[in-house]
Amino acid sequence: MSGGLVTVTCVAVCDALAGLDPAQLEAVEHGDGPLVVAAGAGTGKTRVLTARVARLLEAGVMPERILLLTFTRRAASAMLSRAAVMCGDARAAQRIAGGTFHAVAHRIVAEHAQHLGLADVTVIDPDDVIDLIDLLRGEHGLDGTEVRLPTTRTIAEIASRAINTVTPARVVIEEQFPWALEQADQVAGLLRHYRDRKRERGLLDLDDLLIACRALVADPDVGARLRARWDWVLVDEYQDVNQLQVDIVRGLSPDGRGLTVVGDDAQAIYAFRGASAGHLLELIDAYPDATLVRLERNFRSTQPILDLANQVRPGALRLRLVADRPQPGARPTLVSCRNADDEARTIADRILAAHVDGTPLHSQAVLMRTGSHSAQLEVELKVRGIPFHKFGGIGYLQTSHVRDLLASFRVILNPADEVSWYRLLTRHRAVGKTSARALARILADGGVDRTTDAVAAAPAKARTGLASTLSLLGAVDATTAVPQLVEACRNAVDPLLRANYPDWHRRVTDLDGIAQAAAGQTDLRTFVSEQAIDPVNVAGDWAKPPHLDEDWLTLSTIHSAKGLEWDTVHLLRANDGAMPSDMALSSPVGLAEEERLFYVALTRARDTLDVYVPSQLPTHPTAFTAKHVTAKPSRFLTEPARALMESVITAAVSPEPAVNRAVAAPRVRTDAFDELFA
Ligand SMILES: Nc1ncnc2c1ncn2[C@@H]1O[C@H](COP(=O)(O)OP(=O)(O)OP(=O)(O)O)[C@@H](O)[C@H]1O
Repeated sequence: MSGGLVTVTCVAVCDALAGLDPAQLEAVEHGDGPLVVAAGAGTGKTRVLTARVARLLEAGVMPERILLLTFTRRAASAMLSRAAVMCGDARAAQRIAGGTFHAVAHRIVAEHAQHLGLADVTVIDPDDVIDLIDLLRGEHGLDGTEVRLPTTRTIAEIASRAINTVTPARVVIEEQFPWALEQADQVAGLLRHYRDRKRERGLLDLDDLLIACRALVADPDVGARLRARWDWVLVDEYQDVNQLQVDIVRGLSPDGRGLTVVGDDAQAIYAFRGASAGHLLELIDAYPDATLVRLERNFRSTQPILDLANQVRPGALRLRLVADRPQPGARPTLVSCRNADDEARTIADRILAAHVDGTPLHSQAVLMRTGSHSAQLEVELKVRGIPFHKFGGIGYLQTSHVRDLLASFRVILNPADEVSWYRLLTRHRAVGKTSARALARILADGGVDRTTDAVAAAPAKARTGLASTLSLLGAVDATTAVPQLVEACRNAVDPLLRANYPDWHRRVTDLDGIAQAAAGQTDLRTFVSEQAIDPVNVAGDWAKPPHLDEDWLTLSTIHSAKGLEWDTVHLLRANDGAMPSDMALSSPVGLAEEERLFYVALTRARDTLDVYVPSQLPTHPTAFTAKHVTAKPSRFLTEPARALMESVITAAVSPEPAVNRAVAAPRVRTDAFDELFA
């Protein structure tokens, strides 16, 4: 074996390879020609990628010569740690360059900042983007309430779609936001301003990271050096790449030598971010010597679940999943409920029944199209004392108080970061949006007396508080040791927390968690950028989750459930308007994406799959006073699909038994005050 320092054991790798099926093995043993692995759900693509990495190491490839690109931090670290186990050399696996597209782009961009004319790289996250655009929109006639104006979120979305699909913003507006056409010129002007402001202040949003990385890869000099760095480029979830990511991958491997991509066109669920499953299919044509390996043996689910998945599976690759498991298993259940309350009660009943039958809560999940769909269920779970964690929807780092603390780190690291100043300023008493804008400009412009100038320019009532914040923050700078810097920020944010959030005691622990995590870093700038690039989703990612010894149920959006599996999956609200979402009903492209989401949801279940269909739904997902209207079952539950399911109708839907309800004794008494009239 060549490669000197790497001590990969042949025995460990041989053991790992022994468990693979012939198609998996073909992919793992493939040489250096371009390889496309079309892998249906649950066919072990993670195992194949990690085994391929382990096999390369065993063959003597130096770990530094391998680049592994994934879509989530979780996937990257899971793959690298599995590869470490497989190859029996954890340190070798750690030397592999790996991470999400954005994280790897960030590393490349930070390393070549000078080539891009940047002194430092400050990454801003999607919420900062909103704040910055908000800060500028007034200068483009986009403030006011006389006519319907696109929201800042919509404007940010237009910018991102334009970049991710490489389409002029004007065309994006015409095709996807036609109602905003009248303001197209102003929006385009605002977006140019936004771009220039970011450049002036040295800020990069997540799209800029990909743009900059793509430009570096395309640069004759830097690109050649990057290509020389990695002989092997492996990409997971290739169906989710957008054009910029395709350009980066193709730029790193122009002739496809050493390139492996894995993907499933039926699981492409990020079209709204500019991704296209078409890229996977195009790659097969792009390299004439590409090898296509199809993985169709499913190691996760029972055949009846796969029969349903195969029935609804969209996509051009036409993969048909066959169960590896010998035992037949039960058919998926179609549970018809009366309304959202009945649905919530029924799900809770069935969760507890499965629990009694031996399926712990952590082996069960309730999946939903949109986070708000579980409002009634969450109440029901609380009432019954069923502990749960919810994934998807609002992430931990999007919570306001957490963002306040991160903003304070940012202004120290980059005092020109106007957006973060703006955020901190608006947290002060008596500082409205207009004064915050003006003060942020003073502080970000960085004059010698900026602190005094800002305090003097602040509304009188705000001066004392502002002076105190600025003096706490002014005591440190980017060269201060990280723990002291973090402590100063934590002290500066503390009074803002108490003043702005009535439930501040609850939030304090979150800030302590981050402060603790941040204080342990050697490089705070990277830590802050990482939070923007790949935010953690739950507070539990920071610190020990509460009640670790407790068993808890998972509630998750389908997007957040991608790549995961549970013994029992409860699919909530399979109704038209919910799944597919009503936003997608009028667009064939949107509907196709919803169909793929449905497929992703079904294929998360190992043993039991319950699909719930209420026949009435509230007009508003969370309002308890909302009216109920008739709801149709999802169009994806076609006749042939239903024929593969067991039908269950809840008691609330079944015809009422003929009992005289009026004579039943009341369970809840209301006569406590009757005495008053004795
Ligand atoms: N050769 C194998 N023998 C036994 N089990 C396997 C094999 N390959 C994969 N598995 C198991 O099958 C399950 C699915 O594997 P994995 O998560 O890698 O699939 P996937 O293709 O990434 O799925 P999805 O695309 O649905 O997320 C896992 O529990 C994994 O351990």
